[in-house]
Parts: sequence; C-alpha cells; structure tokens
Amino acid sequence: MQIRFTKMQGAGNDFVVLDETQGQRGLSPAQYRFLADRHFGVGADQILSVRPAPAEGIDFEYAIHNADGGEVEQCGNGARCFARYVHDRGLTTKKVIRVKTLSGVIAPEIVGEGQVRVDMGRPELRPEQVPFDAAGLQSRAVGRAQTWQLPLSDGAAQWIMPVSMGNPHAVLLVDEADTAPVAAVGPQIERHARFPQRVNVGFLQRVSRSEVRLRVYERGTGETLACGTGACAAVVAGIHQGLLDTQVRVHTRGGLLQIAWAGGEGDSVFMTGPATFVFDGQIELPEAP
Ligand SMILES: N[C@H](CCC[C@H](N)C(=O)O)C(=O)O
Repeated sequence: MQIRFTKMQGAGNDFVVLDETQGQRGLSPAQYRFLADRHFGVGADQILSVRPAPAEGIDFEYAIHNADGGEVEQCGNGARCFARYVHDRGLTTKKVIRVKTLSGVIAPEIVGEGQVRVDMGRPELRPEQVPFDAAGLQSRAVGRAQTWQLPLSDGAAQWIMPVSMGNPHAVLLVDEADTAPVAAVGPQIERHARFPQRVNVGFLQRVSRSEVRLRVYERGTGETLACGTGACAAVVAGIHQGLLDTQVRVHTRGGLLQIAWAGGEGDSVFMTGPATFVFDGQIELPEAP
C-alpha cells in the first residue's frame, strides 16, 4: 500500500506526519516501526497521525507512536509540528488549535517565525500517578520536591525525581550534560521495574537559574536530539527543587526550547519552540502483520 507522509522536526526531534483526516486510520505496530526505521523506512523518532475532531469544541485528534511502534500519551515537539502542519497545510485557519491526545486536550498556538507555543497542561508530581513505585526506596527532600534513590543493575544508584507531563519522566541532575552517562544509565532507568509503564530519562545540567542543558533518553526511542515533554518535566523538577526560576531556556542537542511554569501544581507548563517542514514523500508500506 502506498502511503504519503510529511517529514518534520522540532529542535531535531524528528517525525513522520500522516494525514488521517480522510478515511484510513491507524497502522500496525510493525508498520509504525517500519516508518520510523532509519535504514529500511523513512526514519523518525515518532510517527504523528492527524485525525478528525472527536467532539465539539475540539479541532483535531492526534495519535503518537514511538519508534518501537508503541502508542504514547503525549509529545511536546510533536505538538508543535502537528500545529504547524494543520495550519500551513490548510486543514485549519485557526492559530490556536485545540487537539485531543491520549493524555487530554492541549492547545498549541502558532506564534510566527516557525515558532509554536503550547500550553502543555499541568505536571503530575504524585509518584503513583507518574506512575512510579516508590515503596521502600530511600528518599530525600530537595526544596519542595521529594526525590528517590533508584538502585541500578550495576550496583550503583541514581537520585531521581519522577514527573508526568501526561507521559512519564525521571529527571536526574548531572554536572555536565555533554558527558552524562546517557547510553549507560538511560536504558537501565527506561525499563526499570519501579516504572511499570517504562519512563523517559532526563539528564539535567543547571547552568544558571534561567538556563539549563538537557539530554533525554526517550522511552521507546532512545536518545533524541530534543524532547519537549522532557524539557517541561526537567524544568518542573528544577523549579520544584528550588534550583530554577519560572522562565527557563533549555538547550538541547537539537536546539533551544523555552519553558515557563509558575510553580503551582495546578499551573500549566508552557513550551515555545521551533517546528520545521523537512520534505514530503510517499513509500510502499508492508502489509500489516
Ligand atoms: N518518548 C515519549 C514520547 C515522545 C516525547 C517527546 N518526543 C517529546 O517531544 O515530548 C514517551 O514514550 O513518552
């Protein structure tokens, strides 16, 4: 089956965007894996599927699948690329677009010069809601935050702060993002038994109270050049631990994201960043196993 797609990227986190507003909806996990494959398919960190409005007052729905084919609740860089796609390809004339994801409705806003601002909703800090099983682990308070010591398979342990942005994140503080043990520690925490739905792992270096550097080992994909929900989770963790102010510039390997959070658990996290078209294409999709 021939399938048309649009390749996009937000701060280097790259996507295959599928327009499913007419007819065809949903592929198999193997077909999502094929599209994400950088050798046999198109190549992407996630696949974004744009679907018709599911209800009054909502403009679209969008589904998110990781490179491993699994469907997930939220994608921050993807939300910006989704908004740019539906606006620039004429699927809507709105500049503030209400879109339903698995974790709820968010409202990306086209703000010009290729930048999109997204109200990512409020963070979830209760461990059991992330979800994170904290039972019996050593914990310590840092600022207003609770952090836990996570035992790793190599006998070491990492202090982490669990945060959900609709999808689960574990945030670690590191001295230097560039030399952080992302490849060694990321996979161990991503599939740690204490995270029953696995987890995205953020390695956060504090440069100042308004500037950080961040690398993320993403659930279901591995290290990406940027992670939007990861940037939100990292800034929330930093603010809650008393290390950051309410407006933070997040330097990722793929570009700059600007995150703002007033600091109340009922307050939304706002993310502003780029959304860029790369190319349009079509590809022969293997039959769904
Ligand atoms: N890997 C993430 C989904 C994509 C998130 C990321 N690409 C972003 O920009 O937020 C997860 O499994 O929850």
